[in-house]
Amino acid sequence: MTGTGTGSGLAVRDVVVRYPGAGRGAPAVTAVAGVSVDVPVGEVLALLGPSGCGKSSLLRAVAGLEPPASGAVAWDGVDLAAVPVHRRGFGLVFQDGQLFPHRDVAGNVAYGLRGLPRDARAARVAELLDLVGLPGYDRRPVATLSGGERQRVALARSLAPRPRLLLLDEPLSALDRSLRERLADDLRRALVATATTALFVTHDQDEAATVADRVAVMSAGRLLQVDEPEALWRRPASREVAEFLGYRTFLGGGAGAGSGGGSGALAVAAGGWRVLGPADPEPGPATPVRAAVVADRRTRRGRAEVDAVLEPEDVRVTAALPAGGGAVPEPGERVRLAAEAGAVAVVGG
Ligand SMILES: Nc1ncnc2c1ncn2[C@@H]1O[C@H](COP(=O)(O)OP(=O)(O)OP(=O)(O)O)[C@@H](O)[C@H]1O
Repeated sequence: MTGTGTGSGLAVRDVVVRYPGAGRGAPAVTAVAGVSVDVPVGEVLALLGPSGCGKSSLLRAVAGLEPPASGAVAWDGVDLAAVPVHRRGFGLVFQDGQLFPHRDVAGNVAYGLRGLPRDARAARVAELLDLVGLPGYDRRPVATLSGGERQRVALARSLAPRPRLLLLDEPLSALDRSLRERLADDLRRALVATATTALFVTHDQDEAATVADRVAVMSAGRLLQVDEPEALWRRPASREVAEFLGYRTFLGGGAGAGSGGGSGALAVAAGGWRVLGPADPEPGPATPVRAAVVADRRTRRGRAEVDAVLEPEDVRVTAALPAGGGAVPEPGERVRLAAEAGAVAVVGG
């Protein structure tokens, strides 16, 4: 929780969003297939899911840009069906910022502050530019800004009128990875500092965990799980959620070699295995250990690793050699693998 507001915030109930089919007689597309979720005042909720799962459509329904085919969107218990976009008191930030090209930075940030006296407006613009890490940028033409700076200005502009809910649709996804990571941290800080309630759409798991208090995982128009990041990564509700979060190997919890992953299965993240050396201590009970037969070996980023087939699951995994090296096992050799404790989850636990 980032704030201390008193209202109940956003309530989404059984929302369905449909689009007409592309051609004559083409069936309608159901982008959101009955979603219910709450965003209490002061919370940042991430909507996380693969491309096309309906995240933007749900966000647009909340904004009032897309009328739901059925269901309801309410703020503090008041239904918003009859409230147009500009009367909802919500802010919007999109992937490409959509700055006004003919205004300078200050002119963009001040856009939503037209009712304020000049001095108060200037003070608020300076405060917001400080908040997003662009002090002194007031008079810069927006055409001279980098992609990251543009998104910072877009964030400052949307926060300036103190929206009761901020809707962010993939605001960082046009930026390169290292910039995205830095901006995700800064975005989190800005939302917390302003106690802003927010709904943040992303397809990036790490970004969701960095920015949000809770993460809602979406697939094919439905929510699969809503949880705090720690709980989500430690206890994904299903194999589908676990796979989306980056878990690759499923041990137990289902029928058939390698096809487990049902309730109670252990899931191990990609890159989560290491070869146990003879001198390594026996891992604790929460850490799966498996015998495996080496199938291949290689060096990645200067470190040796092997592909090995787990017994009895008969699934192939990649495992790193212990730091400091030693002999790299040959194909056909039997080894023991341990999953890193931080890379293991319990599915549906
Ligand atoms: N205006 C539209 N008309 C018809 N179909 C649409 C429209 N907008 C979205 N869709 C379809 O609805 C589904 C959900 O799209 P949506 O953009 O909500 O997903 P998303 O999870 O935000 O994806 P992305 O991350 O790629 O933006 C997709 O099948 C998409 O093709």
